[in-house]
Amino acid sequence: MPALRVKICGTTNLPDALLSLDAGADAIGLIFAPISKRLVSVETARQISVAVGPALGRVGVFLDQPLSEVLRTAERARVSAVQIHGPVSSLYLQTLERYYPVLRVVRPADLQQFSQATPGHTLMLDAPTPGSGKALDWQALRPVFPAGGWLAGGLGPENVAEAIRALHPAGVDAVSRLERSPGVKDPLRVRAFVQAARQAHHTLEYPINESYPQ
Ligand SMILES: O=C(O)c1ccccc1N[C@@H]1O[C@H](COP(=O)(O)O)[C@@H](O)[C@H]1O
Repeated sequence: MPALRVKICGTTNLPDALLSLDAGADAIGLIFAPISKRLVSVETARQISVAVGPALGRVGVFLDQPLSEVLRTAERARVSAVQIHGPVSSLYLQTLERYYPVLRVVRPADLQQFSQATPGHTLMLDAPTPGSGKALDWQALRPVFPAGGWLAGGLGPENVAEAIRALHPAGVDAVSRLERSPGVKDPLRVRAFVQAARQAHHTLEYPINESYPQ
């Protein structure tokens, strides 16, 4: 079973990026969507990327933004991958995939339009309103969750293990439940989230046999 990827999104400052690195996350999210209360400037993002890359992945997050803006921002901010929300064309995705790994965010209701068979990008399930802290119905998603897909939406230290057991995602991503305030992380919650996710994934790989004498 491939290693679980853990992403801490909505990073707006260098101390929080270093916190995620130290906590053992694989990546941080740098949100460039203008509507976000966790919007980070390109210059700050670039400083973060220079400081923590390549040890920590940096995922540029975009919503309803032109391809030219995504490419320009991604390059200037030195991201290592991009996350795309909102309706985009196949050509938009195919062009992006020539330069970056792509996380394509989809809502459960739209899942049937996508096939994980589409090479070049990874699907991530999220709530209709990203960054809202609203969890998905993981049990209802079991029959349709894409192989190799990532999961977001209302994940935190208290529930990420249950979500991993239910859906066996290739990656998990969170922001709202890891913050003291929008764009400012709670160190204890970030560390607890990463630990809970890693432990749950490990237990999937190495189930504890209840009959085995402890
Ligand atoms: O968090 C935001 O403000 C945001 C804005 C625009 C696009 C994506 C955004 N965040 C993404 O939302 C999910 C999960 O959020 P939550 O944990 O449920 O609050 C995550 O993929 C973020 O990248």
